[in-house]
Amino acid sequence: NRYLHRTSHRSAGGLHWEKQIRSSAQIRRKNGFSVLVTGAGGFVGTHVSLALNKRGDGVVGIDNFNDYYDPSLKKSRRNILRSKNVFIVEGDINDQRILAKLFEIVKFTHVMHLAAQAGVRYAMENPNSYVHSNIAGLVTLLEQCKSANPQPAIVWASSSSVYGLNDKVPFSEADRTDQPASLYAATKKAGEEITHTYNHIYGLSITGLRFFTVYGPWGRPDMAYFSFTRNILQGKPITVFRGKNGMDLARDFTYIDDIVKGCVASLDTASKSTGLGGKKKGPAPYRIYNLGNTSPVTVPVLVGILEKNLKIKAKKNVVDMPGNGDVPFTHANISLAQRELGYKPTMDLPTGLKKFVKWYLSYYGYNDGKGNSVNS
Ligand SMILES: NC(=O)c1ccc[n+]([C@@H]2O[C@H](COP(=O)([O-])OP(=O)(O)OC[C@H]3O[C@@H](n4cnc5c(N)ncnc54)[C@H](O)[C@@H]3O)[C@@H](O)[C@H]2O)c1
Ligand SMILES: O=C(O)[C@H]1O[C@H](OP(=O)(O)OP(=O)(O)OC[C@H]2O[C@@H](n3ccc(=O)[nH]c3=O)[C@H](O)[C@@H]2O)[C@H](O)[C@@H](O)[C@@H]1O
Repeated sequence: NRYLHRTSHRSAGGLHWEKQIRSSAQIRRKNGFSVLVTGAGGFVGTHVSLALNKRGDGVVGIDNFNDYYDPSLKKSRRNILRSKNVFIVEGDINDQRILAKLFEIVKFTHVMHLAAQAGVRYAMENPNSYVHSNIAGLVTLLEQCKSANPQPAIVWASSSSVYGLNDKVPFSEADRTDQPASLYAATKKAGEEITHTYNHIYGLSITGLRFFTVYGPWGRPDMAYFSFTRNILQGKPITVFRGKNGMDLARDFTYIDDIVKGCVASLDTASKSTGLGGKKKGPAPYRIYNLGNTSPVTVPVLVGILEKNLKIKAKKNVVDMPGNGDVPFTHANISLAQRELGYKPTMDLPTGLKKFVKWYLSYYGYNDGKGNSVNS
């Protein structure tokens, strides 16, 4: 099945990881939190898992380590987590047997659901991978959570892409989200509606977070800031999309550490509403928040910052935006998250990209393609 991607996960047959989870530190939670992080081998999942582990929460991950992008990067992230005694089960969130076993071993108080088929433009190439992970996988996970005792509070990643063709700026949670511009966006919007029904019928505590173009160390190779860096260092051209009437495209790029703070605050406030261990104090909340940076930057400016950090001029091909699901700009209104989560992003793009480039050079040890090493 092509849409399933190549995954390295072994069959759930022996559920060989059971002993490892039982004997590991993850379930010895210091403050009462046991969190299942789906997509823990991913960019955001790794950072969130590290943050939760650092403050003493119990963390167990699940990831299928698929090859949408280089799985060795996911494995390197896993090694970091492993060194902190955080274990990631290799498996698919569609595998009901694995989920049931995990919930049998650990009484999860929270699920941080980050596993998904990400990427906007790839949806035209491989649409079914979005249905598989973002819709079918989500429902399998919710079915498990619904019947778990105690029921965990769920915080999951929606996306700024749900605003689609909305042109009212900045984007507020109350704005319309019924005009998605990509199948990716449509599956995230579907996720918002699917989670609503699980809140409505089964009383699950649900928080959906609309992340705005997240970047930073250990990031995703398919994203522009990452692939531009790679190409610039290798002396290869980059393609810069341009909007209608020659307008530059812009994104509300948000640094990973700010996103992590928003995720952790969501987990903390979700449990306040449901009580530890899922004991409900009132009706289970259904919440949606924008997590953005509130200062959009154009793609050419992004390229300029990378050039400055890498000390190399990019070879740019500027082309009209193909009809591939991209939206011209994103811009978050974050007052709701500010008010209810205490969310306050602090990282500006030049400083955040400097940190990314520093990580990139240390991880890949790249030179400029002419044999000279590059220092940021
Ligand atoms: N990075 C961003 O800019 C951004 C913006 C908006 C929303 N999001 C959302 O945030 C979440 C995390 O994104 P990310 O950037 O860390 O992406 P990522 O691709 O690095 O992480 C997702 C992880 O989920 C795993 N996965 C995918 N399908 C799975 C399945 N069926 N079963 C088990 N594991 C599976 C992948 O192997 C991957 O490691 C995703 O839901 C994404 O859609 C990301
Ligand atoms: O905020 C979100 O919800 C989305 O953010 C990103 O999507 P995107 O903003 O498209 O991020 P990039 O792929 O890094 O693109 C950033 C900008 O660079 C442009 N771009 C991308 C690639 C390229 O080769 N050239 C180029 O000009 C894109 O059109 C876009 O304007 C993530 O990839 C999605 O998973 C996520 O859901």
